[in-house]
Amino acid sequence: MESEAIQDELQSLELEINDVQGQISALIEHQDRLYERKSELKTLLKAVTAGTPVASSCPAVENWSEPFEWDSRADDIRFNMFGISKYRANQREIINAVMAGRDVLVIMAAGGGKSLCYQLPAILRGGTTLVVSPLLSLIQDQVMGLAALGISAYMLTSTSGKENEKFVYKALEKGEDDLKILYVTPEKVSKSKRFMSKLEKCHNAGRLSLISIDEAHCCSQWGHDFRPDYKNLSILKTQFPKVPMVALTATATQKVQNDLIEMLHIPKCVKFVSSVNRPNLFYSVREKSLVGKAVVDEIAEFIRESYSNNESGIVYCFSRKECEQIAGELRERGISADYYHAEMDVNLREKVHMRWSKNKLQVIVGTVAFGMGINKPDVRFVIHHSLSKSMETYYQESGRAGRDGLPSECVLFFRSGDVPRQSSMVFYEYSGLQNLYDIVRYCQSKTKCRRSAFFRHFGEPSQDCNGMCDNCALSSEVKEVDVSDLAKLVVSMVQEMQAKDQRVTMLQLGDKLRTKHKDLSAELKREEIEHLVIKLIVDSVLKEEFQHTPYSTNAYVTMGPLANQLLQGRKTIKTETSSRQMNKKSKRSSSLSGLESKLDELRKEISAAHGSMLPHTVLSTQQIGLISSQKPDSLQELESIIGKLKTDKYGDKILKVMRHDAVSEQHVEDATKDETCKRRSSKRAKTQKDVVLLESSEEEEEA
Ligand SMILES: Nc1ncnc2c1ncn2[C@@H]1O[C@H](COP(=O)(O)OP(=O)(O)OP(=O)(O)O)[C@@H](O)[C@H]1O
Ligand SMILES: [Mg+2]
Repeated sequence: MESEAIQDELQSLELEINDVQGQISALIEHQDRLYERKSELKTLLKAVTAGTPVASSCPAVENWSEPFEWDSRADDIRFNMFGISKYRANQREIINAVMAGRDVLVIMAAGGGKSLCYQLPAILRGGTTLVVSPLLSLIQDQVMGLAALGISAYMLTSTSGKENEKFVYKALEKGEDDLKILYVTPEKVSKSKRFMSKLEKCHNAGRLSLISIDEAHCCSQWGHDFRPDYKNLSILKTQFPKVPMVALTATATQKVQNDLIEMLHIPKCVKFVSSVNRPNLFYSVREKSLVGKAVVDEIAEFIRESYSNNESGIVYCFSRKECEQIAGELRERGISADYYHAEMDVNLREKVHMRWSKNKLQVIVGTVAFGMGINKPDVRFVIHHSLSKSMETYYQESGRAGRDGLPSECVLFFRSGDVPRQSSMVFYEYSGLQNLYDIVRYCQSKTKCRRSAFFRHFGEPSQDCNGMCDNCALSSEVKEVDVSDLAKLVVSMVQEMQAKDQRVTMLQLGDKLRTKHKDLSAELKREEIEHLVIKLIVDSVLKEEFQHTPYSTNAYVTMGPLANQLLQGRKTIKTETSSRQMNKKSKRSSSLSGLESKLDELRKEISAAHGSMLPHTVLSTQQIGLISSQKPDSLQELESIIGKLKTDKYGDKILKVMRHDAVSEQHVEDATKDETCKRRSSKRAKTQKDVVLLESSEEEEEA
């Protein structure tokens, strides 16, 4: 008996030691990330306090904005060949640095105009420019676009055919034919010896004039889209040290930037970092209801209501199956939509992409495979049916909207239940879970400016959002609720189950909690418990653990490093509730009443006059509803509905519309009253003639 008890105790100690070991390594990893973040923020703080503009490009020593001898030729090519009237921020300086033979690193927002930064120098410098780009669709897009401008651009890819390959190899070797720009995938560089030997010949003849690495974030394993073949691109600088290299990307944190510079061997490169800000994009997060097809109904209504003139849009879904399902359900609701994912036959995919590019299809419902380099400039909305796996991925996918600079919208439908299926996909990636939890925080916040989350993530000083996100634009009373007691219940339940060596998923946890605490289940909906569990995970009170099964990976909830702090009352948990959700629930039917349609007209006028504002950032549909129902008749009262910012800006115009409407309502009322009286008196006259009135209802008497 004695030895058995000792055995048991030894065993449970063993278990506990392993568990503590796990927690220690998790905390050490967590600490590493905190140190990293700390050094990023210190750099950022230095930049902010020194007042150096974010777009501070190169060391003060070189001034790339001064005149250069190639200016007039560059302007001529930009205007007459590319049809571009003026440079965007940093473009000219980047081109000058490339022309001066420097290695250059370009961090520029999605749609910012990075392609021009290597395409224009390719023309100016003569010889051949090699462009490495990760995606066939992206390469095709660019080669077709350049060929249409009469620029001799070719590609060497798996689909480019024998003839084309022969021409390109001969041009590389002999240099007789005009080969201005050659696009290849990174595989070509890392796998084809034949290609590299031809490139060598071109270089030795002094005709390799520039190397460009587009979507360069793929080099870094800390980037959100790492491609192993990009790792071998370092041979380019080794083999052709004198040929200037320009690496470009839209999404690169400080860490990824340093990684790129090292990987590509361009330590002395000039760095141009433009702001990641996309001022014309309106970001919003909506609650994703689980009731039946409510989400698709809401998406369809959103598209019909705001984009009824066939404006192009993208809906991103988590899986291939969901893509096909959502595309079908949107079509059932009258939206011209089709799906796009990696399992489709390449030609079918191309066809869908082409139809959408030519506006024959309004909405593409795609997975992340509908990815980089989607260059359609007039995408008016990007909707995420589920959250992306990281802030960077979301920035890039939502960044496909509004590349022409016009107002566009990025809507993310979020529900906590979507988190485990993402986490079980990314947990093994380096900082995969932390990246995911960052975007979960972005979705859960009902107060923080959405734009500021991007600035923080990319280590950039914050800029004004101009009301171009839901948390800034829609004033709503957000209350903080202390849910520590409920959180303790949840955590103790996890603790009990863990002690019995039972595993529990988030869903099972919610069900067990409601069964065990009947009183709770009355007021607590499933989503709210899920929301709390995810918040506890994101706050490291609970932790996700994963177990592979032959068919899938299950995400289980276990005690996190800060669980005891909560249980011992040293930590509180607060969640935000906002009136905005209630407004949405009390959403009126789509037909607007008289006053509402006048306010709708007013917001459209203001947005058109303002240029870069969307109608519903002037006044949201909810705010129009509130104004129409509450009928404020002073700026004071109006301010309590739409906040100070908007009252100052539009208050007078709104009250004017209301007064005008009240007057015309009065006229209409009088006229209707007259009309009713006339109708009733003629009706009564008629009735008296024919029959004795058997009884007169109160109402009749009244009239
Ligand atoms: N100076 C400019 N003025 C007006 N339009 C421009 C200018 N430079 C580029 N463009 C246009 O902006 C659009 C986006 O350019 P480009 O594809 O180079 O963006 P990008 O920075 O590569 O975006 P992404 O990060 O998504 O790849 C293109 O249609 C391009 O023709
Ligand atoms: Mg690009």
